[in-house]
Amino acid sequence: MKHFDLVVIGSGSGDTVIGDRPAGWTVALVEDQAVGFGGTCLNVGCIPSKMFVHTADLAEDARAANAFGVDLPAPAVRWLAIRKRVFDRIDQRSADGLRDSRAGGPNLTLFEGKGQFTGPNTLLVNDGETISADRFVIAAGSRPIVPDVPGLQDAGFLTNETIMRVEKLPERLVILGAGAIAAEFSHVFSALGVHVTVISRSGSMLTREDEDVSQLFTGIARRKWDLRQRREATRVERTSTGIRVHLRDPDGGDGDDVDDVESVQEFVEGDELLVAVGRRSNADRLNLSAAGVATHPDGRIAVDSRQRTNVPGIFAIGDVSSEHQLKHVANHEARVVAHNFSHPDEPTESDHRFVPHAVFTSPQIASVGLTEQRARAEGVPYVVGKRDYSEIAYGWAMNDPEGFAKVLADPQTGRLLGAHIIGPQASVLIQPLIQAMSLGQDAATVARGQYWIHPAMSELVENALLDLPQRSAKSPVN
Ligand SMILES: Cc1cc2nc3c(=O)[nH]c(=O)nc-3n(C[C@H](O)[C@H](O)[C@H](O)COP(=O)(O)OP(=O)(O)OC[C@H]3O[C@@H](n4cnc5c(N)ncnc54)[C@H](O)[C@@H]3O)c2cc1C
Ligand SMILES: NC(=O)c1ccc[n+]([C@@H]2O[C@H](COP(=O)([O-])OP(=O)(O)OC[C@H]3O[C@@H](n4cnc5c(N)ncnc54)[C@H](O)[C@@H]3O)[C@@H](O)[C@H]2O)c1
Repeated sequence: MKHFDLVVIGSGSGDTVIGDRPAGWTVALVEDQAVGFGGTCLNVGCIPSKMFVHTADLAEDARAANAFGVDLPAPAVRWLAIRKRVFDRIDQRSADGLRDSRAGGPNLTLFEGKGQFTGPNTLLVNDGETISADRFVIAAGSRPIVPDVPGLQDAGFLTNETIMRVEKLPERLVILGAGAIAAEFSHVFSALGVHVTVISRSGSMLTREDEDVSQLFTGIARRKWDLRQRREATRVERTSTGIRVHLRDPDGGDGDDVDDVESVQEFVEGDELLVAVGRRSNADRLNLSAAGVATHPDGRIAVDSRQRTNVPGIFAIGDVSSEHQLKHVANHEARVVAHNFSHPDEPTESDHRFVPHAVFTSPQIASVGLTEQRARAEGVPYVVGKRDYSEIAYGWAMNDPEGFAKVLADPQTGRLLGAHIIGPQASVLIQPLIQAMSLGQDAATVARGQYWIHPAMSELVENALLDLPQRSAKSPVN
C-alpha cells in the first residue's frame, strides 16, 4: 500500500493546500472529475457564470443605451460564440491543471477516481487501489440538490453543471428556486433574449439578503421576469411543446388539496428547466463512517476553527464542511490548513466573522455582516445609514433610479455591524466596508479619515456612512 504524508481529496480549493504544502512532504491528490479538474468554481460555478454575466451586462447596456441618447440596434446574440469564449478559456485552464497534476513532480501523485475511506488512515480509490496517509484534507465540495418532484427526472432538467453548455439558447427558460443561482442565470438568459420564469416558494427572491435589498430586487425581478411568488412545483412533465411545471401555493393546503389546486391548472412551461434549489455537501460520497468522521444533520462535515474534524489527522475545507458555500471562504480555509501544516507551533484559525458575498445579477448585490432583520431578531442594538445612487453624482451619470447602500452600526461604538448594496458595481463598492469591519474601524473613521475620490461611485459608500446618526460619528477630518 502506498503511504503519503498528506492526501487531498478534491482539486478545487484542495489545490491550494497542495501548492502550499511543507517542503519534502509526499502528497496524493484524489479527484474523480465529477465536474472537471479544478472543481466547481472553475468549471461550473463562479468563473464561467461571471463570464456569462459580463456578456449579459453588455447586452443589457446596449438595450438601455437609448435612454442616454445613443441609439443602438437590438443586440443579436450568437450563443455558440458566447459559449466558446467562456469555455475555450475555462477548459484550457482545467486541462492544464490536469496535465500538470498528472505529470506529478517532486512528491506529488494524482489518483484519478472517487476516494472513499476504509478507515481513519486509509482511502480506497475507484474501488481499486487503497492508499494510506498521516493526514487527509477533505475538499470534496458540494453538488446541486435535486428536489423530489414527481416527473422531474423523466422530464429532464438542467443544473449549474449543464446549463452553461447547452447547444442552443432556449426561447423559454423556467427556473425552480429563487436564490443566488436563479438570480444570476435569470439575468444572463433574459439579457440574451430568453423569456425567463422564476418559481419562488416564498414571496421574495434572495430572501437571505437584507429585507430592503430582497424587497427591491423582488420588485425589479417582477418587472423583468415572470416571477411566480409563493408557488411550489407539484409535478413536471414533458409535453409536445416543452417542459411543463405544475404549480401550487405552498399554503394552499396539505397534500389532500393537491387535486383541488391542480384543478385551477396553474402551470408554467419552458424549453429548458433549471433546478437551483441549493447545494448539498458531498460528504456522503466519502464513506466517512469507516473513518469515524462526524457530520452535521444537514450532511456537512463538522470541523473546528482550525478545520479539524473529530478524527485526528483528518481536516475538511470548503463546501463539504462550510456553512458558507463561497470560493473565497474555501480558499481562506485552505490557507489556514496549509499554514498550520507548515507552522504547527504557531497555528492559526479560520475567521468567519465578516464573510462577504455578492450576487452578480442585475442590479448587482453585495453584502457583509448583519442584515437588519437579523439584528432585530437577535436583539442587537443598531442604527441605520442609507444613501441612494440617485443622490450621488455618479448615480446621476448612470441613471440609476433605485439602488442604494445601507449600513448598520453599533450606536455606542460606531462600529459597523453590516453593509448591503444593490446597484452598479456593488461587489466592488462594498470592499472598504468589509475592510473596516475586518480591521475594526468605526464608521466615522472610515467616512472622514480618508479622501473619497469625487465624483466616483464610491461616494455612495461615504454618504451612507455619513447618514448614520451623529452620535456614532467623530469629528470630521476630510
Ligand atoms: C453557479 C455557481 C456560481 C457560483 N458563484 C460564486 C461566486 O461568484 N463567488 C463565490 O465565492 N462562490 C461562488 N460559487 C460557490 C463556489 O463555486 C464554491 O463555494 C466553491 O467552488 C467550493 O469549492 P470547494 O473546493 O469546496 O469544492 P469544489 O470546487 O467543488 O471541489 C470539490 C472537488 O472534489 C471532487 N470530489 C468530490 N467528491 C470526491 C471523491 N469522493 N473523490 C474524489 N474527488 C471528489 C469533485 O469532483 C471536485 O472537483 C458558485 C457556485 C455555483 C454552483
Ligand atoms: N455569486 C455567488 O457568490 C454565488 C452565485 C451562485 C451560487 N453561489 C453559491 O451556491 C449556493 C447554491 O446556490 P442556489 O441558488 O442553488 O441556492 P440558494 O440557497 O441561494 O437558493 C436556493 C433557493 O431555492 C429555494 N428552494 C429550496 N428548496 C426548494 C424546493 N424544494 N423547491 C423550490 N424551491 C426551493 C430556496 O427558497 C431559495 O430560493 C449558494 O448558497 C451560494 O453559496 C454563490
